[in-house]
Amino acid sequence: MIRFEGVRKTFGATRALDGLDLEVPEGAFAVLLGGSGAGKSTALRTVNRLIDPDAGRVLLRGRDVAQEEAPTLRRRIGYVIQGIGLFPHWTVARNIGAVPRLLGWEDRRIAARVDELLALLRLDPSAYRDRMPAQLSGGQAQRIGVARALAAGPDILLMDEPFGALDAITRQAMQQEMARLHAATGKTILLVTHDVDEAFSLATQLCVMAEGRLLQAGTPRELLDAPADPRVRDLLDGGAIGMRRLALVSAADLAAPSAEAPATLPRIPAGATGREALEAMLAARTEAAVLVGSDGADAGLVALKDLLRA
Ligand SMILES: Nc1ncnc2c1ncn2[C@@H]1O[C@H](COP(=O)(O)OP(=O)(O)OP(=O)(O)O)[C@@H](O)[C@H]1O
Repeated sequence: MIRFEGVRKTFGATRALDGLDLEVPEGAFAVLLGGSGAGKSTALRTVNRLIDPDAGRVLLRGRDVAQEEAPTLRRRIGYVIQGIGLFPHWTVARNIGAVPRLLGWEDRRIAARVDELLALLRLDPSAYRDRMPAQLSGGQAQRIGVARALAAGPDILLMDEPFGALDAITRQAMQQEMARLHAATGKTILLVTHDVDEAFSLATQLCVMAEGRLLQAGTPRELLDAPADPRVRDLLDGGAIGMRRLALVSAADLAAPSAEAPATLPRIPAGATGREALEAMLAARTEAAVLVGSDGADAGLVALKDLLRA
């Protein structure tokens, strides 16, 4: 649904994009990952025409974005950036309703949409709709930024280092929120980050860039198992390739039935990843952990040796 075809962009002597070819399927959570200066932000901005390429084209659902007026195009594309840029003198409701207002929606419809989005982002509408941006925490402000980007029901969501300014805990909470939101809305999302862990926790399609080009795109697991370029391997590894792989497998897939699991073993939710199982074993200094279903019953036993063959 988003297709980059030989996209080039030069700023002075800097070649930011050097023939980018990439296809992001409808409904994907695509993450552009790469070092500083790889061209990630530039690529993102060619989609909503904040930047026009020197050569090549960007297609949205088969249509060249250059054929559409930039303001019209941008109303169909949500855009979330680091530090969000909420209007400081506008209430939360007015910030979220900015694009619907531009589109001429009726006040009642805008108000209903604002409340719907606040609830979707798990913020109580009655407590938050009339607040000013200065009265929000960083994580709440970022949620409002996401709500604003979704307000007019865009076809796609572009996110440029959206959680870069948040502390580690809020950042992780926002990542979980985005994964949930993606599953709930089915929107196509294109997110830029240079944080490998963030990329792994969010991407259905991981796209690794360097020097203005795509090095490889695929599921996180595909890139870990078969990196197409030493730079992909170096970027993903960081000495933790085994741990990353474990974070992508379900502990339940490695588990055996637990007839009589000793009470001394740590107990973890049946939906835990292999990495979470390993962390529980390390914390408890045991060589196995018991999976527990939502009904509280034992759902299997996962052993350290099983994790090692994952
Ligand atoms: N408006 C601009 N004017 C001049 N140079 C630019 C401009 N925008 C980007 N560049 C240059 O183009 C290259 C790619 O920049 P881009 O921001 O796309 O990289 P990035 O992968 O997003 O990096 P980062 O992770 O550091 O944000 C960099 O060398 C950058 O300095």
